[in-house]
Amino acid sequence: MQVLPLPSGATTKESPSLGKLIVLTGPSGVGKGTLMQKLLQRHPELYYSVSVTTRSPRTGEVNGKNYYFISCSKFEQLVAQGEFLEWAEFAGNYYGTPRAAVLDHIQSGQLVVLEIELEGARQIRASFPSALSIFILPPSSSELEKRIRGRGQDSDEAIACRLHRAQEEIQAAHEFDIQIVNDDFDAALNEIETVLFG
Ligand SMILES: Nc1ncnc2c1ncn2[C@@H]1O[C@H](COP(=O)(O)OP(=O)(O)OP(=O)(O)O)[C@@H](O)[C@H]1O
Ligand SMILES: Nc1nc2c(ncn2[C@@H]2O[C@H](COP(=O)(O)O)[C@@H](O)[C@H]2O)c(=O)[nH]1
Repeated sequence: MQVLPLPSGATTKESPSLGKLIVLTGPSGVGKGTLMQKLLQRHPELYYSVSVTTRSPRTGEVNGKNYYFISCSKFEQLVAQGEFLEWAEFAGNYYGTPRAAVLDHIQSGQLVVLEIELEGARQIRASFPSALSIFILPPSSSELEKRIRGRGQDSDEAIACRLHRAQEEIQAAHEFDIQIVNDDFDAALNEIETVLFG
C-alpha cells in the first residue's frame, strides 16, 4: 500500500452547527461497534456516519451498511478532493469519514455519531471543538485480547498490530470528554445513553 502523508491536523474550524456531532472512539475490539449497533436500534433518530475504507470486507459485512469498501487509489483521490472530514491509516488500511453526508445531517439538526479510531477522533476534536467525544475502555488488556481473538475475523498479524496500537490509544483516553469502561455491556450502553440523552 502506498503511504499517504497523514493529515497534519485540522487548520480550519467547521461552521457552527444546528445538530450535534458525537465521536465514539477506543481500541479495536473494545466493543464500540457492538455498542453502536445497539444504540442505533434503540435510537433510530441518530444518524450513523458510514465510513469509507480500503480494508477488505469481513464475512457478513455489507458495502454501504458497514463501510463503503474502496481501492487505495480511489481513497487517495477522495483525500485529494477534500471529501473526508477526517481520515487515518489504521493497521495497514485507510479509513475516512465522508464530509458531505455528516455536514448535511448536522445542518438538518440531527445527532450525528462517528465510530472512529484515535487519530481521526483527534482531527474531529480540532475541527469541531463542540463535538462530544467518548472514549470506550476495556476492563483489562487481557479481556481486550480475548474479545479481538473471540471475534475471529482478523489474522494473527492484524491482531498483533491492533493490540500494539491499543496500548497507545488507551494512553490517550484522558484527551476525551467522557471515559466509559465496557465491562458489563448493558451498563456501558446505559452510560452512553445517559451522556447523550440525560
Ligand atoms: N461488554 C462486553 N463483554 C464481552 N464481550 C463484548 C462486550 N462488548 C463487546 N463484546 C464483544 O467483543 C468483540 C469485539 O467487539 P466489537 O467488534 O464491537 O469491537 P470494536 O471496538 O468495534 O472493534 P473494531 O474497532 O476493531 O471494529 C465482539 O465479539 C463483541 O461481541
Ligand atoms: N479515523 C477513522 N477511523 C475509523 C473510521 N471508520 C472506522 N474506523 C476505526 O478503524 C478501526 C478499525 O476498524 P475495523 O472495522 O477494521 O475493525 C476501528 O477503531 C474503527 O473505529 C473512519 O472513518 N475514520
